Order: sequence, then structure tokens, then C-alpha cells
Amino acid sequence: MHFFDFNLFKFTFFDLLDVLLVAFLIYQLYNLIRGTIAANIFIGLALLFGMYYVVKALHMQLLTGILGKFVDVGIIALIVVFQQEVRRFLLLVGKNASLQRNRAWWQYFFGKADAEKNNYARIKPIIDACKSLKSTRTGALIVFAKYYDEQFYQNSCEVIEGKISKRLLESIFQKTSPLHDGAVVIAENKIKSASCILPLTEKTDLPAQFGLRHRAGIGVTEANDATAIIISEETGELSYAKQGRVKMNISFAELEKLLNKDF
Ligand SMILES: Nc1ncnc2c1ncn2[C@@H]1O[C@H](COP(=O)(O)OP(=O)(O)OP(=O)(O)O)[C@@H](O)[C@H]1O
Repeated sequence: MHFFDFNLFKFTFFDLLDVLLVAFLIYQLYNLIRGTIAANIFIGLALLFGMYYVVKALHMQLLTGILGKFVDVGIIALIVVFQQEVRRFLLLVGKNASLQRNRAWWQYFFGKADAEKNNYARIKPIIDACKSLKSTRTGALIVFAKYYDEQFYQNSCEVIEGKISKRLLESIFQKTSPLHDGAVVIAENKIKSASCILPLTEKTDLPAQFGLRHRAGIGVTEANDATAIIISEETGELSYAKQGRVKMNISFAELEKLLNKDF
């Protein structure tokens, strides 16, 4: 009689790799949906799947039949329900293999000082504009898109295609400007568009003072490979959003560091 199957405990290097990769994917998934409404949906679906296997093991025919209908369309339902999260996940995976990254490594080894000098020249007008907007308590939302998705941005934006300058940014966000409502999108080293209406985050754990501007600033970084500076009209505070998370009340020195890294 066969009591114990030692083959069950054969653990190869690839099994270990398999477990580590699954753990990594679950961790990334957790990071993506943490604090969002999707986390509740995910728990709901996990319970449904769990229940299906329990009732199946207990041979409860009727419930197994009903729950089985949901489980059968499992992967398609997951993709439909988590459309935004799947998009963000794929962006995250793709970003690490992107040409932009490889160029950054190249610069790291062969031309760091030069790259930093150029970068400072690029970000200075943005920092100067933020200083001025903060001092006048002018609300602003500036998005830095790694990839300018025409379909995503252009539907709701005014096309600008202008050189990045302090005065242009100030003029756009001035309260009497027809373009001041909405976000400015910077990509390909240009102010691509202004007055953009962006998707709002569905996060439920944000500070009470965060209104639509902050929600839009966080939302765009969830749906796209982008970061965003948010200047509050109410308090003049600067926040920085990246991958759906937000750093509040940052200083200009911090902003410079963040832009140096992300822009
Ligand atoms: N979907 C959106 N996309 C881009 N900008 C938006 C969007 N919704 C609102 N805004 C901008 O946010 C402004 C309203 O900001 P609101 O007062 O609700 O935000 P807030 O996060 O509390 O910021 P503040 O501290 O500046 O008041 C609008 O005038 C508009 O410019």
C-alpha cells in the first residue's frame, strides 16, 4: 500500500522561481488595487471563487451549478472588471523594458553629469512656474506623460505644442485665462496640451481636503505612465502624484529631485 508520496516534496529551482514570481505578481496586484474600490471587488470575487470550490467539494449540486457559471467566465470577467488595473499592470511591466529606461542607464554610465545639467535646464522653468503659482495661490495641475497617448489626452484638451516656459505655464493657469480649468500635459519636452479633463481616481482613503483637482492628478497616474504636480488653490500646497500615490506638501528641493528622476 502506498502511504506517502515523496515525489510530492521534490522542490526544484524552478518551483522556487515559480513561487517567487507568483508572490511578486500578487504583491504588484496588491499595490495596484490597494485603497481603491477594486480591492473590495477583488475580495468579493475571491470569496465567490473560494465558495465555489467548497460547495463543489461538498457536492452541493445547485450552488455549484450557479457559482460555476461565474467561475466559467472567470478570466473574461476579471479583465472586464479590472480593465483599468490590467492596463496599469501592463504599463508597469512595459515601462521597465522601455527604451527610455535603457537610455537612462546609458546616461548613468557614460554621461551623467551632462544629462543632469541638461535636465536642470529643462525643469527650471517648471519649478519657477510652480513657485510663482504657489505664491499667488493659483490652482494648477501639471501632468508629465512618459508617452503621449493621443486618444487619451486629445479628446478633452486644447492642443498647445509649445515650448516649456514659466510665463506660458503662468498664463495658462491664471484664473481669468480660458484655459485655466483642467490640466496641462507635458510630454516630448513640450507643453502638448492644456485644459485637459482627466479621469478621477476612485480611491476612498484620500484626505478630506482633496477635491477634484487632486483626484484628477492621482487618477491620471493610475491610468497612464505619468506623474503629476498638483498646486492647491486653497492652501498653495504642492503635491506630487505617481503611480496612484501622492506625496503631500512637498518642498521645491523635493520637487526638483522628483522631476530630475521622472521627467
Ligand atoms: N477631471 C478633471 N480633470 C482635470 N482637472 C479637473 C478635473 N476636475 C476638476 N478639475 C480642476 O480642479 C478644479 C476644481 O478643484 P477643486 O477645488 O475641486 O479641487 P481641490 O483638489 O480641492 O483643489 P484646491 O485645493 O485647488 O481647491 C477645477 O476648476 C478644474 O480646474
